[in-house]
Amino acid sequence: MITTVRKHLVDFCGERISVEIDKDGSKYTKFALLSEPCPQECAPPQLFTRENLIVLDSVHSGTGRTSGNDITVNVIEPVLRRLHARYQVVKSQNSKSVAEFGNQLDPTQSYTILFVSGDTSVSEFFNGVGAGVPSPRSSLTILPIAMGTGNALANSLNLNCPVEAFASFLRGELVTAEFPLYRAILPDGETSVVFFIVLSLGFHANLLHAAENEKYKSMGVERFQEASGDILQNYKLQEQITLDKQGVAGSYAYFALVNVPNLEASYIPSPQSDPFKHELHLLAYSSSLNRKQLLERIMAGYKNRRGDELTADPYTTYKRISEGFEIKLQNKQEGPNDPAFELCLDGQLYNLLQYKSDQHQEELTIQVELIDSALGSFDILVMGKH
Ligand SMILES: Nc1ncnc2c1ncn2[C@@H]1O[C@H](COP(=O)(O)OP(=O)(O)OP(=O)(O)O)[C@@H](O)[C@H]1O
Repeated sequence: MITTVRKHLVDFCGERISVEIDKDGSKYTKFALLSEPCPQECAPPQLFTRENLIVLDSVHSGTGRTSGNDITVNVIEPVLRRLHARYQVVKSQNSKSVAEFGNQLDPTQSYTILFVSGDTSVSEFFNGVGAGVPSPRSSLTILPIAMGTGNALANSLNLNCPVEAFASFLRGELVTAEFPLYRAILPDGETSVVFFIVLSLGFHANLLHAAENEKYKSMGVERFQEASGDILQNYKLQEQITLDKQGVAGSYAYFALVNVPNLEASYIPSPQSDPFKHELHLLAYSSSLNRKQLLERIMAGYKNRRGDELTADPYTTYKRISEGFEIKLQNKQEGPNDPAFELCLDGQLYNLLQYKSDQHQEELTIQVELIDSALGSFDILVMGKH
């Protein structure tokens, strides 16, 4: 069923500009600009300026763009033009475009980038930003405009609605803060991945891998519900994990290190997480739980509110971590693509069996580092609402 809402965007030169939004379930189907005379006297027109303002549209995010739901073409560009802003639009051409764009930035410049995308694109971008000497004057400021599937980052920054995020940006209502970043070094000792949402093994990683299957691709966020039934019925969910420094050791069905409270708009598995703080929360559920008990705990994330404490429970580990550490994985391999070795880093998917330093290695180690809010030559900043 399609629902329609109208959101006010900005007043300008005697005009009140709004957007009519149509949504079908979790999918946006239309963004249309509306203009009417301003009810009160409007503020005088101001030149909207930001250094190197770029709209980066990852056009395959969410369920992809149509002429109706192309927010860049239908809303962002016409409004920036009317505000006489200087900006550039970059539309992704292929699956490497976003990372390549990150790699081509001029290290002597600062940028503000509106990410019309989901989380994976932001992750690809950060991992694409080249090495370089930190420059005191170069910053990258990121604003997520939630057009992906889960949109964990945008939801955690209280930017659930793409039109409201753009409106708040135009009206100068957002806070800009240093962006906490983390690095995972895989067992081969060479592959290093920057992340800022979640590192997961077990159920969550398996779910993200399964949801990539072609049969689920055309669905929005609903595809995760479909795929989770398959995993709960058919997967072993016994991750043998030790974190020496944290005194954590056991067999876990679900194991996630999270920086953000929301993994989706209404799903808050880690309510104590704060995307502006440089700390991770370990959330893990024991393999001793039966599937019904496990599902109850996973689904409890839909009832949590930001700031809640999780109910103490011998089968749940919930711990704040604010220093680097090692994850040791001691699973016995069963088959060539054993899902017990599946890892998810902000929606990017790996099977650790392909990242061993030698084929006989039995214990696989992932090193996790908290890195400063800097990548290559840039200070990394994020815009959001507290
Ligand atoms: N033209 C294109 N052709 C092929 N792949 C593309 C193209 N444009 C973007 N992509 C890829 O599509 C993916 C979009 O991921 P993104 O995270 O933005 O959305 P999502 O997966 O729907 O959302 P979320 O990660 O929030 O669940 C990225 O991997 C990106 O590189």
